Amino acid sequence: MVFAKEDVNYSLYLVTDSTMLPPGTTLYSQVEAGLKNGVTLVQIREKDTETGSFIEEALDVQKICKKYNVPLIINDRIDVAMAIDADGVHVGQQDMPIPMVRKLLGPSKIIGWSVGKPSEVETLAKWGPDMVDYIGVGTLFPTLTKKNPKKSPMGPQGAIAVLDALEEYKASWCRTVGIGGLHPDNIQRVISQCVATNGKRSLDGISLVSDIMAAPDACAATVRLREMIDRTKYQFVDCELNESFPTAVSIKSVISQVSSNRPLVQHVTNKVHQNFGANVTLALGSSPIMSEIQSEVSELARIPNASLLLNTGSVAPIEMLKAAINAYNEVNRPITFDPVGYSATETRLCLNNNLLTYGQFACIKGNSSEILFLAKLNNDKMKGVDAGSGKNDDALLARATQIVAFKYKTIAVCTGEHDFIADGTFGGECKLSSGTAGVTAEGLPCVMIENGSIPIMGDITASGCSLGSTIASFVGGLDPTGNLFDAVVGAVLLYKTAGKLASTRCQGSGSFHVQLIDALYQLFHENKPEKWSASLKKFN
Ligand SMILES: Nc1ncnc2c1ncn2[C@@H]1O[C@H](COP(=O)(O)OP(=O)(O)O)[C@@H](O)[C@H]1O
Ligand SMILES: Cc1ncsc1CCOP(=O)(O)O
Ligand SMILES: [Mg+2]
Repeated sequence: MVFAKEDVNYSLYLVTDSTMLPPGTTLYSQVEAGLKNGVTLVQIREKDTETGSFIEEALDVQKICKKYNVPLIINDRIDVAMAIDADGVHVGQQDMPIPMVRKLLGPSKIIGWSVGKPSEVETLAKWGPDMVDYIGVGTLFPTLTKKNPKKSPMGPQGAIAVLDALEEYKASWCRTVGIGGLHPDNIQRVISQCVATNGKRSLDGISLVSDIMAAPDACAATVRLREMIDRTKYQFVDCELNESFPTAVSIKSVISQVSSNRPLVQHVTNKVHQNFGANVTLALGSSPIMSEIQSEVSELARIPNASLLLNTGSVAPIEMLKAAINAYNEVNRPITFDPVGYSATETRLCLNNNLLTYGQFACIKGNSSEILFLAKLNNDKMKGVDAGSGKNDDALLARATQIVAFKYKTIAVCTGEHDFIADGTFGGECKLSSGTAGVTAEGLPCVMIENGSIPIMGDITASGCSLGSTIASFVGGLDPTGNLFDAVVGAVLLYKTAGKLASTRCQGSGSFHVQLIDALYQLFHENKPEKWSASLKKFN
């Protein structure tokens, strides 16, 4: 049977592994359970099996695949693929060179190649459309399936770089499957985040091993995976993700929701910010808990209207930070991420990039240096945690905010004399292959908030961190019908207005802290956004 290459469905790609079969199951029962319930492509990968046994297994798996009209790909073993007339092979960078594989298999067979970096895409593009039909993009996340992996996991940002290379080198024929550590808790985030920068393509499929091969009930496991992959909405928070332009009325509604829901705001934050952040949270009718206790984070995340502020100013143990991300992502409760001093040291850069790869954030906020660096628009190391003194123009800052929002499919906030907020959530819409239908970062809703210069706001510590507390309170206090963009914009607008008010009342930076809390308290409880002094305008 020859499959027309354009008809191959890469969406749910099962790679076999007989070393993880649960009791009472066989390689064949697991493969058939997968095929019955939505697996669209099978790769038999048996690294430790003798050739004779491998051929027998491959012939039996082939019979099952033919029953379901699904192509069978052989991992690595070109000889076995030829011996049984399989539908194709998948080879790694260290295996037989692709041109030789193509020469042996002929033009009609499917050839897959493991690709981990853009330079390998450049190579396949040079070979042209007759060589590689699809690439396995990975290893995305740490995995036990691949023994002694040669490269560290690339994460969604690494996959985006590969997708960008396919666009850059015009390898439009080449399909892509994500591979490595993919599981129900990250599949939708991967489909949502792994989009080429030009918005024109996303991954064509998800490749899985253990979630089916090691499943006691492989049928149910496959049904669940199929449903997740076919879902075109990644609802990562319990609120509305639709793009809308905030108004005084919608912000007033946000504050009413926060006031009545009194969100629990868990702060994992730096020592400098702790006390001030707790008092800002209380001033906003919310309930702070400053906790880095790993064993309680799941319990806290399940409290109604729980919200997490993850501030890496002075760092909690990475295990605790990841446990917190998992806990809140698992129950669709919002996480506000503040990568303080993002590029100040290698340690911070590595830690923050690790966390950005590990979870989904409702909001990522930072000062101009942090956001410019995240957007790769400024590679200067930060000196400490404060924004650089250089004056950046609004257009550059707005673009950086949009790029961060797009890269992480989040609401991005860039603070400074002018604050910028961009909505990269696409309302949660995400699809295999089609990317964002060509919408790019520049096309994202973006607003600018200003209230004139308030230099004293930059003269106190934890002023940005406490904007994080404000955002976390607002997004945490939303009803399920509330709107995430309205909440973040409302928080930033309130905070800017309060800063201005406090600056007119204080005697210096010491009393400014106190006046800022007073102003936040008064403005929040008054809830008259139409009277606030800070202005809001669309930036695109
Ligand atoms: N010169 C300024 N004029 C007006 N607002 C400012 C100014 N500097 C900072 N802010 C405000 O102070 C808060 C902290 O911003 P920033 O200093 O950029 O963050 P960080 O404290 O994280 O470095 C934000 O709400 C921002 O809008
Ligand atoms: C001084 C300092 N050191 C580590 S975190 C921190 C506070 C940073 O607060 P902000 O980001 O609001 O300026
Ligand atoms: Mg900061």
